Amino acid sequence: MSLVVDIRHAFGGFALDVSFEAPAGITALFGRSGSGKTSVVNAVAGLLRPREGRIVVEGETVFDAGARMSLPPHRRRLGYVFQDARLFPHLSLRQNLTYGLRFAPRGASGPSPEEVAELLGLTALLDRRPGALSGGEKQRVAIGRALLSRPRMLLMDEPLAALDAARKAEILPYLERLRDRTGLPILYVSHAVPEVARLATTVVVLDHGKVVRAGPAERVLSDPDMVRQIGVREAGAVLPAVVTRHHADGLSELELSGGRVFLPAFDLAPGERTRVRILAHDVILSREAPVGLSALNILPATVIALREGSGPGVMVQMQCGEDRLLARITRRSADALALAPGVGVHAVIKSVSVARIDIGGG
Ligand SMILES: Nc1ncnc2c1ncn2[C@@H]1O[C@H](COP(=O)(O)OP(=O)(O)OP(=O)(O)O)[C@@H](O)[C@H]1O
Repeated sequence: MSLVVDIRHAFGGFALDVSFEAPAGITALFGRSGSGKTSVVNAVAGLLRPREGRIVVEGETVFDAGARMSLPPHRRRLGYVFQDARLFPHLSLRQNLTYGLRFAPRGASGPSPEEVAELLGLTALLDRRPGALSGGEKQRVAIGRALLSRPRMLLMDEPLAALDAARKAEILPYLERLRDRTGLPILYVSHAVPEVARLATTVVVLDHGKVVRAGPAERVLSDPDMVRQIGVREAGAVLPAVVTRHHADGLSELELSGGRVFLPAFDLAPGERTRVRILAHDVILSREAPVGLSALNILPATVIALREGSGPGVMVQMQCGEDRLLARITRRSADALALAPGVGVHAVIKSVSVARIDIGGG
């Protein structure tokens, strides 16, 4: 395990009681404002000393309340990226980046400043000062600086929260590259579902200081029991996919374990693996194989479970190949279709409803 957290703490009326294990990849700490995400990251960083528990990073115990042991932050070998980039305005990007090297332990190996600049698309900007950069570019420098301190793990607390939608979309592919190329474990705080769906390998959901669900991202995000945390409008399934073809009419074809789908053209090469998020409110269901319908994507599926909310909607979880799909339909439709666990359905997804941000890479 890259990280083991098992801590308890209290501030006034707020009790934090969090246990989880993070394997390699990006572990997203997801939850509403005030659920305790930053407190957990601060405990891992050594900025908050919990009343009880243990924290182990890459096999080394950095905190053990029972043994009265707590490594100071600079000895934990963690890179921290905040919401705001916190760059030195009077230094060039190259100098800002290499500043990170001062914190690298003697003899620690890792990528060179040039390799880090290449990874994060900063090579052409190295002689500039931060003042002339976009928010996304500044954040990439902050990530590069953290990487050059040769950490064992990166901690990122809402690193995209201060960016507008276009800058967010621009930086996501760099975070995917970081995840896929460096293998460095990352603890990533976010309350934004599209970001978590794109990046997370593992999702830990916090609510009122407690872990309510933890596991592989595809499983947690596609769980109808998570709708309360995720929100009905953001609820959806995340499915692994392989790019198969790009068609001349502006559509790209993806192979899912349960069939193929056509989506508006995107920029990944055939053969590339990615993931796609299909929102529950973009899926409609039919008992019969639909004919004469404009939708291009019709996937056979089997109902696993139905979850009713307080309104007129029902969340239907389905098995589709080896993956799970979610559909949000009305209770009236669910009754009319006599949906129940085990019933076979056809899930219909409009191609144009899947946004570019909901497809990995690019
Ligand atoms: N030093 C502190 N003293 C007192 N209360 C604190 C302290 N730090 C955090 N809290 C409280 O603990 C709770 C969890 O805060 P935390 O910042 O960890 O949540 P969060 O999920 O990161 O929220 P956000 O997304 O708004 O940053 C909140 O109720 C907060 O007010």
